[in-house]
Amino acid sequence: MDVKDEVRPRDPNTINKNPRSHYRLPISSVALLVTVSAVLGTGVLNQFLPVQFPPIFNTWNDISSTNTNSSTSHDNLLNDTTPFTTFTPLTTCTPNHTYTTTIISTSPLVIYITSFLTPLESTSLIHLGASLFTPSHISTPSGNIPVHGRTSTSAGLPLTSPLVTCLLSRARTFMGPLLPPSSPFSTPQLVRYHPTQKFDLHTDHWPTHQVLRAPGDPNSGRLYNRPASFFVFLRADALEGGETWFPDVRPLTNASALREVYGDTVVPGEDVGVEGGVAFKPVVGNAVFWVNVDGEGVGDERVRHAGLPVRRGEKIGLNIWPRRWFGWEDGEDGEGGRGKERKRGVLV
Ligand SMILES: O=C(O)CCC(=O)C(=O)O
Ligand SMILES: [Fe+2]
Repeated sequence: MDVKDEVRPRDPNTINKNPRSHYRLPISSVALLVTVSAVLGTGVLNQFLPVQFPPIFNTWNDISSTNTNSSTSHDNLLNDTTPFTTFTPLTTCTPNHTYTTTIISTSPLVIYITSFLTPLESTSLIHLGASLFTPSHISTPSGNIPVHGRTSTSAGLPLTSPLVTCLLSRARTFMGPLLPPSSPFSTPQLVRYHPTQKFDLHTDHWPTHQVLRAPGDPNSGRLYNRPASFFVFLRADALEGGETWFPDVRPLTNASALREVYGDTVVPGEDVGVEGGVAFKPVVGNAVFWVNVDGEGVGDERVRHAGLPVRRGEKIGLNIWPRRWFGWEDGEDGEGGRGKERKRGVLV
């Protein structure tokens, strides 16, 4: 069976065992990512929508003013303060969608993406996973376990959904050569927080690679890790707290310049009551992207992060985790693994 993708808590015993845990990303990769301001999406959206919808949705008003058709069976997720009670969920993502990127830090690489998803895409994803929420877990080599440090609920989104696959292809385009074509995504995961709920400091990658165990799957026995993470904010209703905080990420600029560029959205930790680093306030559709592991599989502990406690309202986010292969379980120091991959004709 596949190892379910959850996240692991930060375990001080596992930190910095690897002498190269602080690596530097080649500047060429940074330059490549900087240039990403993409025009994305290929679906023929309008055929799935009521005729009164405009072709592209940018604001909540667009949705509420045109929203008269079908209703959702999970209104609890979509009523209270949301400016509509019924809507037509998207079946694929918005064509020709544009987003913008700004670099928060080059080492480690952390990028803030504005409007990575549209509001309607965000709501449609919530709708898609609404019936699937269960208490959140973290993943360990012996399976998924609940932990006190992660008190949210979460929901895996079906990889068979055209909306999900379309958004994953947007994420793949963003990553460019950081994600080889043979690398898949694991199940994207919604996380939902109510007051007091949080996710303590952790990294999304594992200190040692995970082993895929899926009898009958030609990839079974393969080692993988999460080269990078996207965390996308999907809902921030009447929200106080719930910032995503990176204590070891030092923005390239000082606090007042940060404020000038981002207002109160991307702020020094001190502004939200924690010490140091940078914190991202949930804004619907915006995302944080960061690199966890280098091309050789060495993890970077500086990207440890937390979902700070929600004090009021509701926060829903989306984890997008690409996977990258790092040889085979029975390989010798990776070399045997690579040889085996060649023999099996699989791209590394
Ligand atoms: O909720 C957040 O802000 C971060 C969530 C997170 O890091 C995770 O689910 O791995
Ligand atoms: Fe995380």
